Amino acid sequence: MFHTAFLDLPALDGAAGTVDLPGSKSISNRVLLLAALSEGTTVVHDLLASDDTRVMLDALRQIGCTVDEAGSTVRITGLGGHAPRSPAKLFMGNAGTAMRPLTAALALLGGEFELSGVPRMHERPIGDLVQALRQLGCLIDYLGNDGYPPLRIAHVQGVPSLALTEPIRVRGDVSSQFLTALLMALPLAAGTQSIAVEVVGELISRPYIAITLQLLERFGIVVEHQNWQRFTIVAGSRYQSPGSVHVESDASSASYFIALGALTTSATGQKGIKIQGVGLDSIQGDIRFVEAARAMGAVVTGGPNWLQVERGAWPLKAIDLDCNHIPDAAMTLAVMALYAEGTTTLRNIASWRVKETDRIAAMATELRKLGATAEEGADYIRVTPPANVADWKAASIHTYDDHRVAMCFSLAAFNPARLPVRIEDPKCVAKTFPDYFEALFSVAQVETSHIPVICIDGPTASGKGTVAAAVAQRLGYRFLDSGAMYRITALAALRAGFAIDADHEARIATLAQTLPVRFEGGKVWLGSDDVTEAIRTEEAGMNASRVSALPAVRTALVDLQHSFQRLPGLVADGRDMGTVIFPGAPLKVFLTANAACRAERRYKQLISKGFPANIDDLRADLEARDARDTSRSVAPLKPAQDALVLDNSDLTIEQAVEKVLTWWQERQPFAASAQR
Ligand SMILES: O=C(O)C1=C[C@@H](OP(=O)(O)O)[C@@H](O)[C@H](O)C1
Ligand SMILES: C=C(OP(=O)(O)O)C(=O)O
Repeated sequence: MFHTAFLDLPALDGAAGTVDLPGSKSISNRVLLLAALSEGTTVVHDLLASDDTRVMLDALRQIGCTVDEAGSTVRITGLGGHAPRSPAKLFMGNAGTAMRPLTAALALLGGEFELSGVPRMHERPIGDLVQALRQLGCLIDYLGNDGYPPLRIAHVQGVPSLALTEPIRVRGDVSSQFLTALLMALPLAAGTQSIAVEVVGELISRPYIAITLQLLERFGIVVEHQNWQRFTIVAGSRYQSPGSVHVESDASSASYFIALGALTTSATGQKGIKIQGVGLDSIQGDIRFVEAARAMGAVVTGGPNWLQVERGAWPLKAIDLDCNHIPDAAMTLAVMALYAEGTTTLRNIASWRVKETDRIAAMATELRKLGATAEEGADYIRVTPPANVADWKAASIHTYDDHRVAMCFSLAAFNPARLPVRIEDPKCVAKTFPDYFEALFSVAQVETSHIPVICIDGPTASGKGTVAAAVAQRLGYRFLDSGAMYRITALAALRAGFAIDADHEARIATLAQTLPVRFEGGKVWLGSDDVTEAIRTEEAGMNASRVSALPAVRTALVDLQHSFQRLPGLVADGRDMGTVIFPGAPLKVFLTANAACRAERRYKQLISKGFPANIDDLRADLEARDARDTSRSVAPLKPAQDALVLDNSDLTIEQAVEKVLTWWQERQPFAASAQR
């Protein structure tokens, strides 16, 4: 996941390949709650791991369920008729699928609970659900504003006697989650009598009710319904764990990759995007996004657990669609509309206004930033793409802590004007798809020379490694510590059983070309081994110098270093990054500091690690090394012609990092104010 303030996506050329998508949020949170209410243990396979499921799992533990997590398999032992542990304060984040159903379930289980969430959750309505529960006789207080979380369920003395003879009336036109919540909770009270629920007003997002009914059935509960208006939970209902449940991949998350397949072609001749984990027979309503994508021109085929998407009509065809049945995936259509001929209208989406943010306003605002014309109404959005290629603008997309805004606007990186797109606060995707951008990069294609590289070269102990790593971290870019390459190669060669000599030169070179090296979190990784310490020994230094004398290895390492230039970008630190390895880099920094200052830094570093050191000797060594480095005939240490020199003798690390970031920012087409 990218924890950076923003993530810059360079203009992307195409996409092809296969993606495995994470589990469905709607299925995951329903299954977790149903398992918690059941008797017995449920093993849930392929559960979504994200913020929304995290808050549900934490809450279930707090109320006394046993939850064992092993990767994506989670075992839950339900309450099975026992009272939940109470009192408890439960934090629901911004998960509607946790907040609403848990409120109803806890009200019917008895006990004292406070349910709260992030500030936006406290602006998302729950009044219709609370009103329905109060109708039954439940005691629920608002702790903030009437009609909104946080709230308190005050069943200290157990569940009060409930008024179950009359149908329970609940509004269906604000969120279907109120009805889902009642349908999941009421079986707890339907032991001896049937319970009816009547929907008042139009029922929106109806396919989500279908998911609820399907999953209830898996847990032994039969709900009959008349025309989706009146629902009856049959008397004698009792939650029974099905033993194990498999969660299919998220159909709403699939929408971004279906769109990607519809938008892009591949330079390598590979055809389209294959999505694994969800297929045309999905129980999730958002699978009907496929129909909308097809209407816009996508060619989609699929089987039970997979989808294959290729570009068909191009440009895409504009559509005019009632999107009430696919409220989440429909946001993706608004961005696909940028690539359509004509104006696309998405209707009947009033619920967008009470989700993670006011999504109609957010989408319209951000689409306009890209140069599109967007018109919004109370329950619709109308999008006309930029008239000409030259009308596209490089935009910094504000994401409003809304995962779907972040994910769908990433698709703007395929714009014909070849402009980069900045996604602010990319970590908001954690709500349902923490590794979204990694998944996107795994299939996105871009000519290597278009992937940004920042080179930070400089003499020894100038602080370039620290500064470069920090810059990479701030931008979410990859990091290459080229100075460590020979050490790592030597270590890998010895581990592979090769002596470091001319006889093994070819084999070491082959090995070097594809070394699985990563620099992450201040550590150096060789495959899954942390070799940070192992490459810093004196012996490793000597081996590195022997390996560097082998010309074929030097050549192989150039290829290896080039291979670090991958999405979303690279910060490379070394001595010849800007001059030799990445001569086309758009920003080259030559980081220096005077010898006295560098000697002092090295001295402090050594002393802090418990090594003896003498500052005068260190300084003399550094000066001698500088003289050697700058005068040697092969790749002498010197700033690239177009490098910016940064003397950081009098700067803190943070100041040096800021300086480099400012230079980088000045080269971006986004507004300067958008940097943080
Ligand atoms: O029940 C569910 O799992 C959901 C229902 C929908 O909400 P509304 O019913 O509020 O439209 C949807 O937007 C949400 O992401 C998940
Ligand atoms: C509306 C959404 O979430 P929630 O489940 O919190 O309602 C969503 O995921 O788009």
